[in-house]
Amino acid sequence: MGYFIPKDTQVFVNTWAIGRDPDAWDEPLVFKPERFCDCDNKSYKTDYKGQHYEFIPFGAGRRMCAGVPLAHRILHLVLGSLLHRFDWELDSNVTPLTMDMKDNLGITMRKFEPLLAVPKLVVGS
Ligand code: HEM
Repeated sequence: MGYFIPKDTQVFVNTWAIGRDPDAWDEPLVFKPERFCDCDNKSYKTDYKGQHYEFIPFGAGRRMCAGVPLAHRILHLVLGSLLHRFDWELDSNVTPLTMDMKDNLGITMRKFEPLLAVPKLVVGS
């Protein structure tokens, strides 16, 4: 592709930008989970297994994440358990509209102001 990369250079792939690239995604900032689905055929149009380079949360190629099968199973279980067992509330002086959504630049992108979410046990669950 014509780039010269000196020996020992550390190269980081900007997956944040790739995931928001309007050339790859229709309305990239809109929450549209169905964009991944080939719903009529009950399969994925775009998946995360390293074959579709516009969506590479686990990387791609020989050094992609070795924990994909575990992460794929555990993530749904943990998230499902947390949502099933608890009602989640924001700190009393924060609302979804006033929440600080600034992010911190880094290799992983975190919220600048940490999110304080308060779990309330769902009685009888
Ligand atoms: C949602 C959860 C996870 C995400 C998004 C994630 C993402 C990633 C990414 C982006 C890489 C770098 C891939 C590359 O360089 O192309 C990586 C590497 C790696 N991940 Fe994960 N990971 C997750 C969970 C896990 C889990 C649960 C394990 C193990 C139990 C794991 C083990 C590894 C290992 C060993 C590597 C290094 C692979 C290598 O360099 O050959 N990951 N992961």
